[in-house]
Amino acid sequence: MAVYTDVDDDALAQFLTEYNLGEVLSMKGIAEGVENSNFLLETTRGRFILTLFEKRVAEADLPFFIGLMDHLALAGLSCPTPIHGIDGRALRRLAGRPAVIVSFLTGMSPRRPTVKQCASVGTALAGLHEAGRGFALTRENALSLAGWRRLVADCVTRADSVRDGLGRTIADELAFLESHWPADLPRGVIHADLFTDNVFCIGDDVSGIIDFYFACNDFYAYDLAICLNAWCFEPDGAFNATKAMALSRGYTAARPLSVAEAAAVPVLARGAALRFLLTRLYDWLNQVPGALVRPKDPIEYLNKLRFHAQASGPETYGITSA
Ligand SMILES: Nc1ncnc2c1ncn2[C@@H]1O[C@H](COP(=O)(O)OP(=O)(O)OP(=O)(O)O)[C@@H](O)[C@H]1O
Ligand SMILES: N[C@@H](CCO)C(=O)O
Repeated sequence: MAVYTDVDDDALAQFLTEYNLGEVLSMKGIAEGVENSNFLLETTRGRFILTLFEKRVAEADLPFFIGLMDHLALAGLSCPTPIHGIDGRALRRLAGRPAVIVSFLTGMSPRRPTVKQCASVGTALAGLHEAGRGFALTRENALSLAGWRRLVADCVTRADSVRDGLGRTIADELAFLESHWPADLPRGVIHADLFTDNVFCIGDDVSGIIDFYFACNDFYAYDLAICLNAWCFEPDGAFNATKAMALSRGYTAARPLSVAEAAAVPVLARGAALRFLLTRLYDWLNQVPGALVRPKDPIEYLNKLRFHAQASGPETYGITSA
């Protein structure tokens, strides 16, 4: 369960005196998620999500994440809106951690997305990219090439304890990506973690997007590559070309890709697979005692990486340029 930090009733009551949210009716830890401690908070004014930021979130980045949610919500994206306190601040501290309260969104995360939901998430991703334009703050992607290099250095000697030969594979892959990563593509604010558990759907349509705590400035097409990884493989590991085509077409109908972006998708998909392989591997090798979080399977992303390494070109993903 993703509750690393407990909050006692007195501390919560004191914290809520800083807001206009009425009286607390209940607060429950939320099992989903692996990064932060999340609570469902019910007050006489409604439902909210209370998040306490944990290990991988740098406090210096929080104004970017919170400002971004304010910006996107104002631009019409269905995403959590930070609740500002009586003093106007949305970010404060609780139980020794930085903390924020955001609005509650309705909808269900798809367990196994349908083709139509893939199309809808493609369109929603393009909408997010458009809505992010004009946001004043910037944040470099800490989990791009330089970040991968650091993770490889941390994990490579122990990687073979998870799978024979894994250390060699990731070192080779990093070398390949360092020499093939695009130098320049259209860029702006990206979500960078748009997995199914960060998307709410009602029926076939995306109803909301959550969890902006990896958002950063990077190539738009890299965000598309992350989604292709997260949405278009079946539980048995098979790539679903129909879902990929639906997702890509949903995206490009709203934001066409340039020739260079389209051509880069296979290598971006490889990079996205390595990124999640490495963070999962790091978590697998460095489990937090007592956190009650089950680390995610790194090998799932090794298999996706192998798929992308064999891809014949952007058409594998149903991608055509403008
Ligand atoms: N604004 C919201 N409205 C409704 N439910 C929410 C909201 N924010 C978070 N949740 C619920 O809390 C869960 C965990 O949230 P979130 O994904 O932000 O956590 P996390 O620890 O950052 O997870 P991860 O990075 O692993 O996806 C979600 O799966 C969802 O069930
Ligand atoms: N979505 C990530 C975890 C949170 O970043 C993964 O599945 O590895």
